[in-house]
Amino acid sequence: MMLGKVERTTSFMADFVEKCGGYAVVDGGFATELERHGADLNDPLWSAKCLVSSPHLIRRVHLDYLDAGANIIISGSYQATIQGFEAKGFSREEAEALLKKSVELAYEAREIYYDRCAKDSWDFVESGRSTRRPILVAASVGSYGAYLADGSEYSGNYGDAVTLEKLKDFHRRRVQILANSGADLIAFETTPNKLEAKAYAELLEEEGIDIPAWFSFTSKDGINVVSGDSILECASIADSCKQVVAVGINCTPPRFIHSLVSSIRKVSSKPVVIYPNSGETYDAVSKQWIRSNGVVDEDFVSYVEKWQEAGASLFGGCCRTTPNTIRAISKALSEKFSVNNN
Ligand SMILES: C[S+](C)CC[C@H](N)C(=O)O
Ligand SMILES: N[C@@H](CCS)C(=O)O
Ligand SMILES: [Zn+2]
Repeated sequence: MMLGKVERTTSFMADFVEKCGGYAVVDGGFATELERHGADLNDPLWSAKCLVSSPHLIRRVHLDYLDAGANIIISGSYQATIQGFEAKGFSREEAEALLKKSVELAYEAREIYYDRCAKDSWDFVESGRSTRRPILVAASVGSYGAYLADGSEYSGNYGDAVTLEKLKDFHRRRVQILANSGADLIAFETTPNKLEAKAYAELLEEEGIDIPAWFSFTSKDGINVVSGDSILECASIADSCKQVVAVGINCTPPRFIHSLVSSIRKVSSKPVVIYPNSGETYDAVSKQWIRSNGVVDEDFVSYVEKWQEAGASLFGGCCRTTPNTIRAISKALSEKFSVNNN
């Protein structure tokens, strides 16, 4: 029986996770990895600056995460907005082309990775046919707060002037472009409040966006999202949206993840995606990370197993995590799952 679009969307991520072996690995910090390679992100465009200045570096970071075992790579469009590019003097057409380019770079990295695997015969061979590791390209959409470039995605306080309609209008064209860019899904990331989650949900519906999406929130206490809105309410908004195929948490210190996964599971049976940051704190003025109790890769790994037991099924890292973090996550989960399957 042929499934309709809605049924296909509903099971899209659960099917993907199953195809990956029961869990999926998401990539790690993208912008901070560009920085580790020498990029200067002290700019209102933050990582989106590299779409203009160093696309080769973007491709390289995507490839490094694929080499580390990622099943999902997230494009460099987090802070790439038409409004942000226009403020820098780009035309509307140039801004739209840069958005598309963010997804194309991720696709190119995937092609290079697959070609390399085929040449090196690294792929798993089954019944005489090689099967390729399933890999999706997610188009990143950062919040309105990310565009403000003042760290507002970690407060979620946009003030009374920022209404639901304003947020929808702010995101509308970018979401349309990314939905038609060839990306496999849209990753709404580091979402700081329930108003923006509502704006995304209404936008997906109003614009008839027909690729899947995930909504991922950020928290600094393990109970609420950063604005103080309840994670239960935010996850419920995501759960009610038929285009949403996973709900989760990103760019949040690892120590808060477990309770957040449990809360999300209370209101949604959609796959849960988690990709915490290193536990360090971002200073939006200097655009630098302040060491607090950052989590080393080995610690991360011991947490991941608990998050999986709490009900998450997609795991990666956000700011200040690296390909080593992702390699460690991938190894820990593959060992856990191979023990369980024996
Ligand atoms: C997720 S935060 C570290 C992104 C950067 C922020 N929007 C800024 O421009 O300062
Ligand atoms: N995908 C983005 C999220 C920033 S919070 C990045 O990794 O740079
Ligand atoms: Zn982050």
